[in-house]
Amino acid sequence: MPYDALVLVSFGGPEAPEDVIPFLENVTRGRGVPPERLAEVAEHYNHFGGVSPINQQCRDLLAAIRADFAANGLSLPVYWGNRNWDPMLADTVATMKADGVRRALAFVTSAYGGYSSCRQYLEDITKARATVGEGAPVIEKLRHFADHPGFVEPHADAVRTALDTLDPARRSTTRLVFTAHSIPTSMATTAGPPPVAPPGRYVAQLRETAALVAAAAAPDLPWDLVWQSRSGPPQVPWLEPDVNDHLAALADTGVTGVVVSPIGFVSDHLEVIWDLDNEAAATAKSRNLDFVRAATPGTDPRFVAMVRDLVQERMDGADSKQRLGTLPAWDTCPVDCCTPPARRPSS
Ligand SMILES: CC1=C(CCC(=O)O)c2cc3nc(cc4[nH]c(cc5[nH]c(cc1n2)c(C)c5CCC(=O)O)c(CCC(=O)O)c4C)C(CCC(=O)O)=C3C
Ligand SMILES: [Fe+2]
Repeated sequence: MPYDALVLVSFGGPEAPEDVIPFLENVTRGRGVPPERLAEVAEHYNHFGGVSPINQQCRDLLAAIRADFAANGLSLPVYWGNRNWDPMLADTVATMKADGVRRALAFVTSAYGGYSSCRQYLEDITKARATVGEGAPVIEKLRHFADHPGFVEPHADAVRTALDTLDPARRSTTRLVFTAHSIPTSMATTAGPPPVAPPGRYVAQLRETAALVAAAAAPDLPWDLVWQSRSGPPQVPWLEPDVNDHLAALADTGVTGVVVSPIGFVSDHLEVIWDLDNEAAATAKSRNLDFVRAATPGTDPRFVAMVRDLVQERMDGADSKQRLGTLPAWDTCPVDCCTPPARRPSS
């Protein structure tokens, strides 16, 4: 067997009030995020007692993956390490080395291409291996899963479930609103292997996934893809429209209700429960729009089985991949994929 472990790689989040500021410093080091924005985001975390739900969601996913592997005869140890908070990836890689792991696969909790969502995780892996040094296991990232049925179907079911809570008499004025994390437009247009075909891989994959989820969940309804959780200084252009502006604009055109589906994410972490369930819901309320937020995959058994499928696919060297979309796909990103933003330090 060429691979001897799987490592779940995620963003990480604080789990105590005193973690919040050091966590935010880890996230934003060298990224040019203004202090006002940081103070605002610290407030979002403090609203939940300084505890982000993301780490527990990773623990739950880890447990579900282990159970799924065991139930399907795949005997592969599963580790977990984060970019920004404990358990830090470098510590995990050190443990993997101590356990004798030689060649691992990485499942990253982000479905899409782009610098923040893909290449930065590759950099995290490279840095963690360098920290561990001699004897660190080789770690290969699994492919983008944006159009895998194990990702699309749970999202589609969640949209259907959410729609069912709205008044059927108002269906013809109901709209699907898909959201993903906004990124700087410069990061969007350099997402993918050069020469990057517009609009870049991040936006292209999100559009395709949105179309797949909409077609499966409610082909009769119009949909839009919009952006949430903008960060960075105001003079730097980021992807627009923001979900809040979009909801206000929809209300002005006679839309009466929205299902908001965060297809950019795999779990209901802070940017979902604050930026959508709190902020976007308040915007909708102020405009008299019915609002319901669709769930993310979390530990949906189909999503968990997808992880196994991605592992198996790579182990078998299979040509046939479970994919619902048609965008180009590959196992390993070219080294010049998704150019890092210029303002970032190279270390
Ligand atoms: C594309 C993308 C994803 C999706 C892919 C993926 O999942 O990786 C994502 C996920 C997440 N982002 C998260 C949290 C934060 N992101 C920030 C800042 C930023 N995100 C960016 C992009 C993305 N972010 C960018 C371009 C920045 C600007 C700074 C920089 O260039 O890096 C900041 C700084 C403060 C601020 O918001 O300004 C925080 C706290 C959490 C954890 C939530 C929790 O704790 O539950 C998660 C899952
Ligand atoms: Fe983020």
